[in-house]
Amino acid sequence: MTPAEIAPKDRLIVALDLPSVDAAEAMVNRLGDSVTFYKIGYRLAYAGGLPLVGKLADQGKKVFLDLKLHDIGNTVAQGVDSITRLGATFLTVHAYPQTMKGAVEGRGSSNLKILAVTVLTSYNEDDLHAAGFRLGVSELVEARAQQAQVLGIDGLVSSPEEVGALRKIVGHQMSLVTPGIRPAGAASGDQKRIMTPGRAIAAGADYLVVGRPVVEATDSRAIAEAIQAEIAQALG
Ligand SMILES: O=C(O)c1cc(=O)[nH]c(=O)n1[C@@H]1O[C@H](COP(=O)(O)O)[C@@H](O)[C@H]1O
Repeated sequence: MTPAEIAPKDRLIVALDLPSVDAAEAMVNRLGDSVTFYKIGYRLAYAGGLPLVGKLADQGKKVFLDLKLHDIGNTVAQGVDSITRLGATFLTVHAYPQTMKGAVEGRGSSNLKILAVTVLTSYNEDDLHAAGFRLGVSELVEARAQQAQVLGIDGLVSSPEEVGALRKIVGHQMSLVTPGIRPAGAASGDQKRIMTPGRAIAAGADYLVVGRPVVEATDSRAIAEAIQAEIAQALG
């Protein structure tokens, strides 16, 4: 499927950043058939959530397993090989060359797609400098995208602010996945590089990852559907 063929509702990935499998399953039930794509990250994965990957896949949902792996290449390759059997669609690794190379090796010819996290959306220039980087946010995101492309990575995670530049670098061969999404008026929390759903799609993002604005809402389904409507409108 080319990015242009992805239906608007399938472009919303809801982050199940919830404390237990029971809470996550209750959220999935509440969202019902409105949401087709879920993300399982640290909080749920380390609270017994890994078997939920296969369970959701069996229900016809897609799962983005956000483990943000980063280790020596051999360990990453072996870990990713194990993960290929869980039933996830996407898996994140940090965008370091050895890590990305190991992930591509571990993925092999399986259906799992590897997403490289370029620069976290909670980072700005000051945070990068404090972490010892000399490059600014856009330079580092773009350098990592080029390396990811050469290494055979399937997609990139960045803020929507970088999507326009990334599309010029990687074309439509790689999926561009953007967290840091905030509907107008929503609290930004710890996110620093943010955009509304409509603007992120207009900038060229393929998928939007949204956590707190949906899972902490009184009516999660209504918020998810409003985001999907904004996505559809931006696609025209
Ligand atoms: O890899 C990610 O999904 C990710 C990368 C990034 O740069 N920023 C980022 O926020 N995320 C994840 O996206 C989700 C965003 O959640 P909210 O800020 O609650 O919408 C969280 O689960 C983060 O772990």
